[in-house]
Amino acid sequence: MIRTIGVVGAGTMGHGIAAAFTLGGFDVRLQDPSAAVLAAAKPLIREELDLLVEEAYVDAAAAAAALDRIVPVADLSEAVAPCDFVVEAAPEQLELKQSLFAELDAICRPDAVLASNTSSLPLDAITARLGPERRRRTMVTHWYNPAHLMPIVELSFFGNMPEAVYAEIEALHRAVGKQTVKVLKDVPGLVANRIQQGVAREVFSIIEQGIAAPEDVDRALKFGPAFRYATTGQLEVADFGGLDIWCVVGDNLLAVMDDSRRANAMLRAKVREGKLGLKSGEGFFTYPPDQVAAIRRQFMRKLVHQLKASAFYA
Ligand SMILES: NC(=O)c1ccc[n+]([C@@H]2O[C@H](COP(=O)([O-])OP(=O)(O)OC[C@H]3O[C@@H](n4cnc5c(N)ncnc54)[C@H](O)[C@@H]3O)[C@@H](O)[C@H]2O)c1
Repeated sequence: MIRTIGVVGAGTMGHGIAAAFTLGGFDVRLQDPSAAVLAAAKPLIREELDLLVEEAYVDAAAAAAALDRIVPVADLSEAVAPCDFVVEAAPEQLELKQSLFAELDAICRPDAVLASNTSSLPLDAITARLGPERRRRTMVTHWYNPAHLMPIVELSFFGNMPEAVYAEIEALHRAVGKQTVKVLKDVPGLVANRIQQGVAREVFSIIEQGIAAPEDVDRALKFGPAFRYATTGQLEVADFGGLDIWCVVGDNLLAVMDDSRRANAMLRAKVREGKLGLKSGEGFFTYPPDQVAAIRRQFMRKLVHQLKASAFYA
């Protein structure tokens, strides 16, 4: 039975994953080799939990108890040895993850399950140095940012793991309020990121061609397809509209839409110019430095509202 969870790497994803598990009632041991990152993690989580309290999504006592359940630990062995489940959210470098998994294998109990939050590395490669028994208890658990608010976690079921082990990890993520997606093949991007890149490719192309202004393109997405997608998936939408219609419209539109196999050239040009979005003050829109914190908070606040609404349609 899973009670204690180790989160290795306390950066963007790790601190959010820790917040999600502790909010679900689990004891969390959070590790990072950077003393500065580790020291900043709990204050950051406190700030994020405060917003949930402010929005009446979590009550103040539950948020305080959740914060108390997170134990930051600098030493890897000390952090993960007592854990039943360990999720790694360290940088996306194969060599680093391979060594880390070898270390985790040596430290963790044989019955512990080890997971990687990798966005793009094959599980087989990450676990290359592990023996067959441990490989039966390793997987990808892919969260979305911000991890404590985005309800999706994609879980690998690539054929290396018995169904019972998968079922236990699936139940764990569902117990903390996540919607799980069982991914059967180890393909880059798993499911959700592939869908997202398909949309992004066309959106960038529409901007590049000057078909509509950035505000209008985002409005078309938010109040058009994405508005419906939050409640009704693409396959349901296709079924509801009629597959015959989707066939005809697909033939007409796909012939003229972007089919490039690389990131958009205009996007690349913006990156060259240092226009990286919110973090640099300009991307498709501009962000005055004195407003950046408020914009980030508003982004999270909207997600809390979506979470509340999703209780109805999930
Ligand atoms: N950022 C995202 O939106 C996102 C989404 C899904 C998945 N991911 C994946 O999650 C993982 C972490 O990404 P992130 O955005 O949180 O990165 P990040 O750079 O914000 O955090 C990584 C943390 O790992 C720490 N670290 C470095 N070496 C380590 C080691 N040997 N052991 C443990 N920790 C170590 C760093 O100090 C840092 O705090 C990556 O595999 C990434 O691809 C990221």
